[in-house]
Amino acid sequence: MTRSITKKDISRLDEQDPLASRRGQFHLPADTIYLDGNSLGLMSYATQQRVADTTTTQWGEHLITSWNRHNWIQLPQQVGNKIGRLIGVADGQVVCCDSISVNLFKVLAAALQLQPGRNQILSTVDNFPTDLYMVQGLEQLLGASRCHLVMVEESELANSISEKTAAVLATEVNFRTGRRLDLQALTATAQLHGALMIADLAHSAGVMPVELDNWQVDFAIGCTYKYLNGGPGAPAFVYAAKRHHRALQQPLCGWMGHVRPFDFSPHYEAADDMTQFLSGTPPVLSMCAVDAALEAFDGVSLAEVRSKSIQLSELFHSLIEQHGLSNELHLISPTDPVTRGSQLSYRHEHAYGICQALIEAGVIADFRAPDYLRFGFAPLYTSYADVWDAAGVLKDVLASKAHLDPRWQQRNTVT
Ligand SMILES: Cc1ncc(COP(=O)(O)O)c(C=O)c1O
Ligand SMILES: Nc1c(O)cccc1C(=O)C[C@H](N)C(=O)O
Repeated sequence: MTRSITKKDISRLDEQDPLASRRGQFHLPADTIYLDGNSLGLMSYATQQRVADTTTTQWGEHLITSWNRHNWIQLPQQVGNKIGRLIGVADGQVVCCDSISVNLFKVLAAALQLQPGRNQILSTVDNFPTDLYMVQGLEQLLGASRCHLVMVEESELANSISEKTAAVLATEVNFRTGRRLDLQALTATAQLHGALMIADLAHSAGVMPVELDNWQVDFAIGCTYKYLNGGPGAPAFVYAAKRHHRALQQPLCGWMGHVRPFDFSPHYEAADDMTQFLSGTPPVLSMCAVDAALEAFDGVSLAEVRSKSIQLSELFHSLIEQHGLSNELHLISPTDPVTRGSQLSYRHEHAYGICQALIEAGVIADFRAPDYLRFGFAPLYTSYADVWDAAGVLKDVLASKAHLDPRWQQRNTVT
């Protein structure tokens, strides 16, 4: 029999954690254990400071001159390159702009244009819905002969790629189950059949090593509000491999993607680099927030982040077992940590009530319909003590039946 985990073990883990000092860079509300960084990351003090400075000094005092004086105009590329370094990409292949949804629309249209004679976008039934909806919207616009969505189970994805597939659209880490696909192998299989690979990195960027250049991924999109801590509604990012830049044509031709926007020409001429992916004016305040948030990654090894992420999630599940809760909470994430992202998902008939009771007791996790309870681990600020305490509160909630409170019969929209 393995020995029980003790509070002393937890203290030792926190003392030996090479990332422990990063936690101090973030604002954590008092009496809160936050296990929802896979939905919305914490605010860093650097971000708070930068937003204050950008509004007070740059916007407040320097007004429109800030586009040059503070280089607002270059923020999409500057922030894009910083994100690129976290996803294994050389400079000039990522820009920060718009939302995942909008960027995906651009990428899908560009990918289809690069694949004459192929109309199929192959994805998974359990992909995050917006990814599927964007393909469906494009299918309506272009007609099924130019764009046709085919959805399969994750386990069938690689086997379903064929000569008809224009692009495979896969989210590396499943938002519901936390299952992680082998993006490198999937890209190789897609390309063997002449298909392009489009990866959604929403649940990967900033929490595990990703090597888009090495893996030869064609396109990627991702958000900055989860593990990159850019803030609510912060702009997303889009990656296109350099080898595609010359032939690329994305359809949301806004003036910021023009080769010379300030010529104000009536004729669109696309920039021949990633700038083409910009459509309209960048949201400067949000983008400054992302830019500052990325400072928390300075000097951080993503291998170390991944290693801690695995240890945190393994610890959490061991504590669930130690507390005798695994008969009640059914783990639906893979048991092998290598094949999952940085979250654990459990099924429970009263998952919503448990989530609400946890929040009331100071532990923020989230609920996903119909009956999933998700716990996210953000190694830059989640401590081993957080995991220990959260598992203890979960045990108390279930023991006291706080989750059966009639108030939780009515579901809220978000958590
Ligand atoms: C995998 C995935 N893709 C996309 C989104 C959302 O995209 P958007 O930035 O357009 O809201 C999310 C979560 O919100 C997600 O988990
Ligand atoms: N983007 C979100 C939002 O604007 C509101 C509430 C939640 C979200 C999310 O990020 C959902 C998230 N992608 C998920 O994995 O469920």
